Parts: sequence; C-alpha cells; structure tokens
Amino acid sequence: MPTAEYFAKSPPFPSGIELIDLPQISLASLRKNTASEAERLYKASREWGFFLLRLDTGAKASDGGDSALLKDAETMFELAEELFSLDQETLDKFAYDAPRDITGYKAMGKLKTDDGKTDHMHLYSINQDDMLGNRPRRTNAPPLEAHRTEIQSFIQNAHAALRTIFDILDTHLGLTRGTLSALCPLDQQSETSVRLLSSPAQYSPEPDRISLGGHTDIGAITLLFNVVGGLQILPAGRENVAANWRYIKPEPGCAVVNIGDTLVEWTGGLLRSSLHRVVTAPGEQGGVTRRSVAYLVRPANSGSMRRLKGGRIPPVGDGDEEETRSVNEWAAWRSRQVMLGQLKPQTRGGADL
Ligand SMILES: O=C(O)CCC(=O)C(=O)O
Ligand SMILES: [Fe+2]
Repeated sequence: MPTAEYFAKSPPFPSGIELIDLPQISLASLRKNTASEAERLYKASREWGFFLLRLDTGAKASDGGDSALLKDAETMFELAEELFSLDQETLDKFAYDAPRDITGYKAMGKLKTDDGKTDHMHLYSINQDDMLGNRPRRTNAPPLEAHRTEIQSFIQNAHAALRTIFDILDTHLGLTRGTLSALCPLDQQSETSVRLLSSPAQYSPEPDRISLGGHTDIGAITLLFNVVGGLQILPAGRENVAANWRYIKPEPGCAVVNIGDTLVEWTGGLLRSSLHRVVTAPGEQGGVTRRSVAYLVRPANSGSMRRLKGGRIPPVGDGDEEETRSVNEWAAWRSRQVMLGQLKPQTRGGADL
C-alpha cells in the first residue's frame, strides 16, 4: 500500500472492527537473510495464504527496502484515478472478452456475487507481455498508453520483490533456489497482469454489499496495494456466512501478498490460497471511491500444472490423480467450471490454523 501521506487523503479505517491480524514481513529483513523473518513468511503462506509485506523499512536500496516500488504503486493509483474518470462510452471501447481474453476493461455490474447480486467494481487488466514487448502491442485506453514507462517500472519492481519471496519459499519447500522464479519469468509469455480496480463511492453505504465476489487467485502469487478497507478473508475451515468473514486493515508502507491456486497445485497443497472478497469499506471509508492495484503473477504459458518434485513436497500418492494439464488448459478449465457454477471457489491447501 502506498505511503502514509497517500493514506492521509482518505478517511481513517475505523477502530473496533474485527480484523485478521496478518503478520507483517519486512522485505529489508528478507533481503538480509534474516532466518526468523523467512520462517514467518513460510508459516503465513501455509496458515493464511496471506501476509503484509513491509516495503518502507530500509528505504535506501542498499538497506533492502523498496521505496521505489511504493512510489510506483502510488503512480498506479493516480493512473487508476485518471483511467476510471473516463466516460463510460470510452471505457467500453476497451471491454474485455472473457473468458477467452481477460485483458481490458470489465464494466461494473458484469459479475455475479456470492449473494446473487452484481459486483460494484470497475476493473482493468493490463497484460504484462504487452507492456514488456513480449508480444505484439495492443491498444489500451489512452491514459495507459501514455504511461507505459511507469507501468513497466511498476512491473519490474513488483516482480523483483516477488522474486525475493519465491527464493524464500524455494528454500523452505526444499527446492533448488530459483525454481519458482524460473517458472514465472518476465521474458516469456504468460497471462501475468497489472489490474487496476475502482469501486465508486456509495452515497448511503450498504455495509454488507459485496463489491467483488469471493474468489481465490488462479495464478502463482499476487502483490496487492490498497488504501481504503473492504478486503476480507474467510478464515480456513469456516463456513461461508457473512459473520465469519474478516477484514484486512490496509497498512501504510505495506503491500498485501497472497498465494494463488497454482502454488497450491505445484506444492501438493503445502501452501494455502485463501478465499477473499471485497465489500463496502467500513465506516466513513464507505463514502469514498475505493481504488486498488494488483500485480497478479501467472506462470509462463509454456509451463505445466504438475506437482513439483523434491524437498518437502509430498509425492503424488497411489490414490491421487496427477495434474498433467498445461497452464493454459488448466486455467481455461477452471474458469469454465467457475462460470458454469460447477466449482465453487474455496480456500485450498495449507496447514491447520
Ligand atoms: O481490491 C482488492 O483489494 C482485492 C482485489 C482482488 O482480490 C483481485 O483483483 O484479485
Ligand atoms: Fe484476488
């Protein structure tokens, strides 16, 4: 999440709300190879599938922090503001063609939420390969075309932070260091995207309104920035009823990191991908526009969903069916299942809480 100065532009997150107290992991400590910090990261990735990544300690690059990434994230928030202030007709010209191609604009109200209503979220997915030149250029909405350099910088810095996390997961999973990064490289085609989201202010905020329905992220890992609350997790093992969902409080100087379904497949369920959603922000925050920025890392299209071999990863047992589909076949199958209502997204993998 961006800096404290940026937070000061929105009303505060109210006190007295039941929260999930996610561990805050310092990127600077991870980069200094602090064993206890790496251990906390692995534990959180098994128990919650979520943690906060503190980016503002050791603000100098030599201290291992990442103020450049925080600045880039702020630029992405400004870009989201500019993008979603375009008129509806202009935005609709860049409409996505889901499920075939999710790059582009998803209008508010296009998706069904868990309670049978519709979503309250504009969303625009920017394809990484388009920005980095790994495939022919698309034409995106004008503000995005005007800020390709800034989007590229965000991608590079976000990816570098996630490489540090992948390396630590490799070590704790007993894999050769570099294994997970090599499966999600920057220079090969993938469905990795930068997603800008915007949920408009509500004049009389409805606290229980679901802005973005419950889901798990399909890719390997996600780095998410938000300022205004509304993001919730359903703790593992809990029934999916309103009273069981818990807020994550946005924290200045931190990003939220969450594990996706692909890492659950690759690790034979050692890591957890948690069901999460966005509802109306609590308190006064419900009356302002809620923006967020996500970097959603997917594996290279040429990769496979097969469970990785070695280290702590349990081998495929006699009773288990080995997942042999390619990354794209698996993603297409999963999206279709969810769309047809044959697969209800739920928390997967991980250790007992
Ligand atoms: O806006 C948020 O805080 C969450 C967005 C999200 O979960 C997603 O884009 O997958
Ligand atoms: Fe998500």
